[in-house]
This record gives sequence, structure tokens and C-alpha cells, in this order.
Amino acid sequence: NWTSGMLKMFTLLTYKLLVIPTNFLVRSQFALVVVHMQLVLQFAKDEGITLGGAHSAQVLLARDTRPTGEYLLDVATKGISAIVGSVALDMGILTTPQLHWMVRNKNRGLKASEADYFTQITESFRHLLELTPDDKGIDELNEKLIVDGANGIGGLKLEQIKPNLARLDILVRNSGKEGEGILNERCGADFVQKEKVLPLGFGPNDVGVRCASFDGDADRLVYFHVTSPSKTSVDLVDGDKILSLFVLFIREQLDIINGKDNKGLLPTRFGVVQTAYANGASTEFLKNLGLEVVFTSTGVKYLHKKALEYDIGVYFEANGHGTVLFNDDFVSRLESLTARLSEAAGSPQKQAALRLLATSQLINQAVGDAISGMLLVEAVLQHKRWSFQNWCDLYTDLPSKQLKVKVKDRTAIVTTDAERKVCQPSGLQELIDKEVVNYSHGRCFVRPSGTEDVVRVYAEASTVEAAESLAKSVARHVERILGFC
Ligand SMILES: CC(=O)N[C@H]1[C@@H](OP(=O)(O)O)O[C@H](CO)[C@@H](O)[C@@H]1O
Repeated sequence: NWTSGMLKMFTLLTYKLLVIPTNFLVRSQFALVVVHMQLVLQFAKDEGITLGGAHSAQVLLARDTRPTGEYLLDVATKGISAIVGSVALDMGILTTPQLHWMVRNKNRGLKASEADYFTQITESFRHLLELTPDDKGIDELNEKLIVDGANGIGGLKLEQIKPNLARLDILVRNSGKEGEGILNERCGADFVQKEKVLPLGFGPNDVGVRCASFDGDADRLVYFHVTSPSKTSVDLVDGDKILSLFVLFIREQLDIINGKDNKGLLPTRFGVVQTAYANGASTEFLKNLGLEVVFTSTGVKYLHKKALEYDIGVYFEANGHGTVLFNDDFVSRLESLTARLSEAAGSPQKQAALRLLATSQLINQAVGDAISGMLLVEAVLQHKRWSFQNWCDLYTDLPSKQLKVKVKDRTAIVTTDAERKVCQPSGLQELIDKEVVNYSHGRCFVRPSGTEDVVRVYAEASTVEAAESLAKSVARHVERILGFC
């Protein structure tokens, strides 16, 4: 259908525009215009969209603060305008998730400006805080929050809305202001999650303060704590633990409305979606809550699609990219239930239903969004009166190790079972299985990267040394069978 097709096309184009690397600029402008034309045309073909028909297709474009942005915007605009029936709209300087939110809202006939985005997330955040119960005991949560903006656009946007956020004292570092530092360099969510060390600008004075880290275009979020004044290592709260926090909160509201048997006023299909990179301890934690946990291939396009199958679907990659999706019919049922419960305004069920509605407004349902995700984390911590440590203690991550192996042809590896098993080349999976059985809590898989010319090896075990040793042994098998290069 036209709307969903256009939504996907916008998403593809906006994504492409924001991720085209600088070295692309050495190519001629003409070549880039052609690339954009080809993208639009291929997408229209794949999705069965008639261009040049009665409706013109609007393609929303935005850019970040890098100097290459204006040039890329210009060529993208020319590429789009070269196609009959498509119009390029420049939405300005935005985070990736803001742009996706605008596309989604436009396709739904809703208000879609940046001011509307800010109003929606600040208002729903305020609403969620107002719905915080007052019977949860001592407030262990510190209002202070330091955010590493990765020198990207997210920090600048957060600075804009900071004054409108109650009960939060936010300090933005690596804020993206000119001269403060280079995008994603020794800072940002990817750096903190992979290296598990402090980003630039953080140090001994931050011990004990809750910290969050965005990535450069603000679609990933992780949290961390500085453990001691003498160490650069951090206590990390990754995407899996953010997911677990959201799941606990939503489940609590559903239990209030439906009772533990899910047979009450609003029977709900609640699904949790992870990838093979989710820490095994998080999956066990979620399964022990009695939840349906499903796995997809790596990449948010797979997770998002799966999460759409539920009334409420929560998905996250361990790297901090994820969100919560509420099915439209479910939201209608939730709204009617809230209206029906209006007689008993202060009833726990009504309060829980209102919390779910506010959550559906606060979280960006187009794509993972560091700003809206962070506000939901903050609202849930306030709701639970939880300190950072309470959150960390939900479960203990199993030690893990990731390695990259350069091989002659990474596509020689074919996987199945959400990339957790190798089916080609034959014999490799058996070798992995033989290694894994030697390790307590051992788990290991290999897959060809979709973004780099490498095979990724992931291993988990009960100690850091064991995880490293397992990863290395399996990497050696991969090198031997596929040919190291
Ligand atoms: C292990 C890992 O972090 N993989 C990343 C990486 O994909 P690969 O296919 O593993 O290269 O880039 C993807 C796009 O950013 C992201 O969605 C995914 O999580």
C-alpha cells in the first residue's frame, strides 16, 4: 500500500542520507544524484508505488551538523526532484529518530513538526511523572543525570528541551557545540558499550552519578556509572537492561489491569524481541518472568518487523538501539478502557492504563530514539524509586567477547535459527559445538557482518578469560575453514 511503501522509502532515504560517509564526496555530484534516483526508483518498484500518479510522493530530508551535510542534502534533493511525482522536503538539522517520527506522523495525518515532537515527548514525560505512585517507599533516585552527546546532534536537541523536563537535573557533555570534539571519537554509545570505559569528558568527579550516552545521530542509548575515581572502567547498562526495565514497567501495568493470568479487562499479546547478541543472562531473566522472548537476525529492520506482530512489542539490540511498539487496535482498546474507567479516576487500573497510554506517546514508535528512550528510562526509575544500582542488580551479565575475523569471502557462511547456527560451510557448526561444551555457561555463534567485510564471532561463558578463550578457539576454526586474509 502507498502509505506503508512511502514510509519505508522515506526511512530508507533518510537513513542513507545520514549515513553516507564523507569519502563519498570524492565522487561526482552527478553520481550521487544518480544514486539517490536509483534508490527512489528501486524502492518504488519493490513496493509497487506508482510515481507520477495522482499523489505526489514527499521525501523528507534532514541532516546533522557535519559540514558535509549541506552538500549531501543538495545532491539528495536533486536526485529526488529528478523523478516525476516526488518532492523533496528539507526538514532541517535533526536527529535520525526525529526525522523518522516526522515521516510516521505525516503518513498518519498527524502534526509532524519539530515543535510537535518536542511537545509530545515533554508532555507525555510530565504526564508519566504525575502518574508516579506515592506508595513506593524511599526515593533512592538522584535527580542528577550526565549525558554524553557523542558530539552529535542529540546533545544539542537535549539542551533545547532540558528546561521543560521536571524532576531532572541534566548536564550534557560532548554536546555537539562547535569545538567541543569530534563526532563519536572516544565517546558515544557505541564506544561506551564496546569498550566499557569512560567517554571523553568524564572522570573521577562523576563517581556515583547516573550517566547516559547517545550515539552521534541519537538513535542508540546506553547508561553507565563511573565505578571508582582511580579506574576508567564503567558499570554498563546496555540495550538488554534497558529492555528489561521497560518490560518490567509495562508488565506491572498490565498485571494491574489484567491480573497475573492476563484474563482481565485488556488481554494483551506482549512480546519481547532480541538478537543473538543479547546477553544470555538477560534472556534468562525475561524468560523467568514468563515472557515470550523471540529472536531475529541482527539489524533493527528485523526486530522492528517482529515486534509489530504483538499488541505491545519491545525490542532492543544490546548496543542500545530499540523501542516499544503499540499496536493501533490495542491503543484504541486501551483508550476505550480508560474512558470506561473514568468513574473511578483514582483507581489503580485507571492509573495503569493511563501510564501505558503516556508511554505509547513518549516512546518513539518509528525507530529507536535515544532522547525519548532516555526519558522513558528516567520516568520508570522515578516510578519505581530505583537507584542506578537497583537497575544494575536486575541480573548479572555473563562475560562476553566479540572478535572480527577477516576471511576471503564472508558470504561463504550461511546461518539459520536467527543467526545462532551455521549451516554452511558444513562441519563448522559441529566444531563450534565441540568447543562450547568445554565451557560452563558457554555459548558461541559466528555470522557474516552485514556492514563490514568480516565474520563476527561472539562468545559467552562464566568468566572473562573463558569467554575470550572460547571466542579465540572458534575464530581459529573460522580462519582455517574459510581462509584468513
Ligand atoms: C554486533 C553489532 O553490533 N552489529 C551491528 C552492526 O551490524 P553487523 O551486521 O553486525 O555489521 O551494525 C548494524 C547497523 O548499525 C547494527 O544494527 C548491528 O547491531
